[in-house]
Amino acid sequence: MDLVNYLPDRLMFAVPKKGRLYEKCLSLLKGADIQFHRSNRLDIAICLNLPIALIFLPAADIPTFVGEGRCDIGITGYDQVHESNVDVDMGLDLHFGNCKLQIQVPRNGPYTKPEQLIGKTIVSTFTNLTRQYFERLEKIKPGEVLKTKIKYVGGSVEASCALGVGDAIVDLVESGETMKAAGLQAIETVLSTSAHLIVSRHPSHPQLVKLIKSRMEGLLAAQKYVLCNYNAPRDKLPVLLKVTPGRRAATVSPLDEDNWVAVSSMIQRKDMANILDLLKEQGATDILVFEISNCRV
Ligand SMILES: Nc1ncnc2c1ncn2[C@@H]1O[C@H](COP(=O)(O)OP(=O)(O)OP(=O)(O)O)[C@@H](O)[C@H]1O
Ligand SMILES: O=P(O)(O)OC[C@H]1O[C@H](OP(=O)(O)OP(=O)(O)O)[C@H](O)[C@@H]1O
Repeated sequence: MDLVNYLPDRLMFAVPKKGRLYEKCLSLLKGADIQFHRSNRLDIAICLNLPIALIFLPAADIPTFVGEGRCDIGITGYDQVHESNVDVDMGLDLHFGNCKLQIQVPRNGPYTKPEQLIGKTIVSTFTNLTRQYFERLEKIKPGEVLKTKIKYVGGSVEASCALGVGDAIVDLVESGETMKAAGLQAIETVLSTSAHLIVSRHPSHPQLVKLIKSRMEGLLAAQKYVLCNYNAPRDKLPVLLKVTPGRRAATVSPLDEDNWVAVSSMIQRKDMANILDLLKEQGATDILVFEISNCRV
């Protein structure tokens, strides 16, 4: 199939081709019912049920493609967008790929504060964010030259100090295991990041962008909330509804028994155990919790 002939009139959706965000992106696309078949080694896939072309790109390049309007939307890290310094709409925080861009120095070494690194060599893949950080730290004025040296490496940044490439690094940290194993410790967080659905300032298919965003918002809400149902004597309702007010309001239906009602309400998953304890304490019975597999909010 000559793919290029299938691209006009399709929304171009940039997706990480590998790495930390890849699997989660695939499950988001599946949850949003964006169906596609990707041939082996091809970085373009035509969507089977919507006028979308998926373009698989390195996460670091996605902000440029969306910023220049070559792709209409994309999924990448907040860190990558800021590193690329592009003008895009930060459409939606997808709440995965959470990590921190940190300054890391050798444990038991001479440095404990970022100020001590002025004039030293810092190694990072994120050279723009690192430079901006040290420009602020050195209070650089226009025309002045940065004293701190910033060096680029494309990966395995954590090896740089031990190999004498730099005095400190600026790199992403999630669990902290990589830095611990490399004998490094954090002395500063430059940026906190998570994956975002980013949107071009001038998307070719605004209605389709809206649809994809709404589907992804639905998936995020389905992860964040569960549905809680219970029965209660009507006179307990005012207290119980304070515990489960619902997103807009709880649904209250009469039971086929005098002065009893059934209540249905979305509650946040993270608060579930406490809410169930409170409901029981306040007189609710037959308390049930259901998973929400998908929704629109
Ligand atoms: N340890 C991590 N935990 C969570 N998210 C991460 C982690 N490392 C990176 N990310 C997020 O994923 C994005 C892409 O990083 P990743 O290192 O996977 O990219 P890559 O260079 O394309 O892949 P690879 O490292 O496999 O070559 C980062 O910009 C960041 O937003
Ligand atoms: O805090 P942790 O959970 O240990 O994760 C941090 C590591 O993950 C990222 O690298 P990745 O494994 O993606 O490979 P890379 O070094 O090639 O970028 C990052 O650059 C760190 O090395």
